[in-house]
Amino acid sequence: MKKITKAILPNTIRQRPVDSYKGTYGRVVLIGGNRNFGGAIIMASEASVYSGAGLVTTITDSANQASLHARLPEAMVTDFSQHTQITSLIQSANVVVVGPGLGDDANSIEQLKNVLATVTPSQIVIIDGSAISILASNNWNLPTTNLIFTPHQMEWQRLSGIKIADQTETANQQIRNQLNATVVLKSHRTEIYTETGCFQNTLGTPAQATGGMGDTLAGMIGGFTAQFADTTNAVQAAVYTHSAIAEQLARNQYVVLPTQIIHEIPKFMHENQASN
Ligand SMILES: NC(=O)C1=CN([C@@H]2O[C@H](COP(=O)(O)OP(=O)(O)OC[C@H]3O[C@@H](n4cnc5c(N)ncnc54)[C@H](O)[C@@H]3O)[C@@H](O)[C@H]2O)[C@@H](O)CC1
Ligand SMILES: Nc1ncnc2c1ncn2[C@@H]1O[C@H](COP(=O)(O)OP(=O)(O)O)[C@@H](O)[C@H]1O
Ligand SMILES: [Mg+2]
Repeated sequence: MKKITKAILPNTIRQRPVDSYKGTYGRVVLIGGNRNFGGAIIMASEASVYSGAGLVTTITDSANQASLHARLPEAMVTDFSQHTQITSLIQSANVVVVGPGLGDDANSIEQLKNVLATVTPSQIVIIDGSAISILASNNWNLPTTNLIFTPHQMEWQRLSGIKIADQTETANQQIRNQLNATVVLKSHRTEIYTETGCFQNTLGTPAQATGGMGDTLAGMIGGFTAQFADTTNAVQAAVYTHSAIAEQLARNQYVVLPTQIIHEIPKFMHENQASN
């Protein structure tokens, strides 16, 4: 298993060309947040915007619309009832993030089904949280697209059938091969399984063990993969950045909040971009 080091940052985070514009940095569409889990999709959306995604649209329960707008005016919002608009938003995205706070009710299942039926091979689809658990209990065909799963160990147990105690590199890689996807297996030392091998995060702190931490990572992976052409590097850089900021904050804090990490992302990326 290869270790992810600081070198991933300048290898991935490029200086912005002077003649670039928002369209250069990708369209991210995020889908999630039922009436109870609005915070999850708000944190994921904020993480995408603060990671530098060019345009961010959030599809969520109407109950979350006002709070999302109030916290994050940079994001556009559509509610779950706008079926035609949702399909065209998914079609126009470079990256779709589905699952943070999505829940598992009938609407959640319909929203996920629509994503899977709509996406095309040129898109990147990040499947997180509830969307992983829904997939694990339904025997659906996966679409031909660039799939990135971001399970914690229990979500991976549900999806892969491998018990947490038996989640070895060989067993995980075997199921990854069947899924034909990138798998970001989150734990205190997150592992990233790709077509070319397995990479382990070298950072992370128990100060990160708080609700919304993974929702934030899903949004960051959305923002990074929307901007940086090498998807495997972009995923590794997002995972590393998430934990590196957390470690910095944890020097002076007992717990690190997801929203505190989010607000540090632009400065951290500035300090760690390639110096070309
Ligand atoms: N503010 C919010 O709106 C929040 C919404 N959330 C959403 O809530 C939904 C359910 O996700 P949850 O993960 O809470 O619930 P799950 O039921 O999917 O997973 C939690 C269960 O997994 C077990 N587990 C074992 N190993 C674990 C590991 N390494 N990390 C985490 N759990 C592990 C836990 O003990 C617990 O029983 C998701 O859609 C998620 O995005 C959560 O992110 C919490 C915050
Ligand atoms: N003890 C720990 N050390 C390092 N990272 C941790 C630790 N506990 C949790 N994390 C990180 O926090 C995130 C938790 O993700 P997840 O369980 O999906 O949270 P949520 O769904 O509540 O947002 C992952 O990125 C994981 O690596
Ligand atoms: Mg989660």
